[in-house]
Amino acid sequence: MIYTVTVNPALDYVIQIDQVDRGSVNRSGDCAFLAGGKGINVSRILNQLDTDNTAWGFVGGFTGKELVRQLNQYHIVNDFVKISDPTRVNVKVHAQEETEINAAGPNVTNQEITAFKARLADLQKDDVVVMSGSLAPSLPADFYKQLLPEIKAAGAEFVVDTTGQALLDTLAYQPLVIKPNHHELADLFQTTFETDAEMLAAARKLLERGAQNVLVSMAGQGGYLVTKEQIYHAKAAIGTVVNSVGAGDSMTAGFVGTYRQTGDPAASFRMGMACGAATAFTQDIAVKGQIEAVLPQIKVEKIS
Ligand SMILES: Nc1ncnc2c1ncn2[C@@H]1O[C@H](COP(=O)(O)OP(=O)(O)OP(=O)(O)O)[C@@H](O)[C@H]1O
Ligand SMILES: O=P(O)(O)OC[C@@]1(O)O[C@H](CO)[C@@H](O)[C@@H]1O
Repeated sequence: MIYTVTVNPALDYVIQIDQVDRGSVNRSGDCAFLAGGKGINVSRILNQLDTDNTAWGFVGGFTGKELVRQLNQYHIVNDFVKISDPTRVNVKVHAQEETEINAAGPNVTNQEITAFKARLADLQKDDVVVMSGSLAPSLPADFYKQLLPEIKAAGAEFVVDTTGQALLDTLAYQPLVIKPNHHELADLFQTTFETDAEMLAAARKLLERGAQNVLVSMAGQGGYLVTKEQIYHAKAAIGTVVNSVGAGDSMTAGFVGTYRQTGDPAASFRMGMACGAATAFTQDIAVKGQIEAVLPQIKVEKIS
């Protein structure tokens, strides 16, 4: 089983508008409340790939009810801890450019945290736990790291989609995959890359520090997968970018879902690239037909 963890999910309020005049009353076009949060996006893609998964996290209030309603509609199995504060609403303004305002999130009590940690007792060998997204403000900064010993003790694998020191702190526990984009990878080493070779050398250092696989995403410029045995490269799919929100989550989901089913890093990388692009080319998170339409474009080449 794959468990996705979204401790700070959101209803994404997506507003279409031609133009935003700051300081004035603006009138929008179409608007929609979409179940969001990085782990939930991972679950949505896993479902499209027919990969069993359960969404964990915290939900509360009228916004949390709507979020769970949508997940049930998508047939996403979910087992959230109910909290008394309402789930946040993140505002995504799609005008000439994309502007996002992500709310801080609800207060989560110690009792609610304890109820969440009890979920880990369900973990079994070979399960995968994918933890993604920001922490609600009342959670400790090392919340994800606190969960790792129990996950590993159960014989399960994990992925933490985070950046900076929080990401480095997970490496000793041997994450199944980490997925920094090329800017985040450079930031980890407080540098900028002049060449792809420098970037790949940095990715290899993360393998040495414990990561099992390093996916380096570069949006429209393609991506690399660095494993202990090989380096793979793929060009990005060609298409019109409609909404890049969730492209990274989709890539993680495509990789993890396929890896869990096949254990094949190159096939998993290819599916990750396809899922990321399919989401970038659509208004919402991609569905199966859109992923299948992009997949033939993705050619994975072994470069060493
Ligand atoms: N313009 C694009 N054209 C083709 N594919 C894209 C494009 N943007 C994103 N993708 C796909 O999505 C994957 C993830 O995108 P990106 O590198 O932007 O990750 P990210 O920074 O984690 O994304 P985000 O935070 O926006 O969700 C890319 O590796 C690629 O497969
Ligand atoms: O505030 P966080 O947790 O970092 O990111 C939350 C979020 O921007 O991530 C998803 C896209 O990746 C959206 O569905 C959601 O609103």
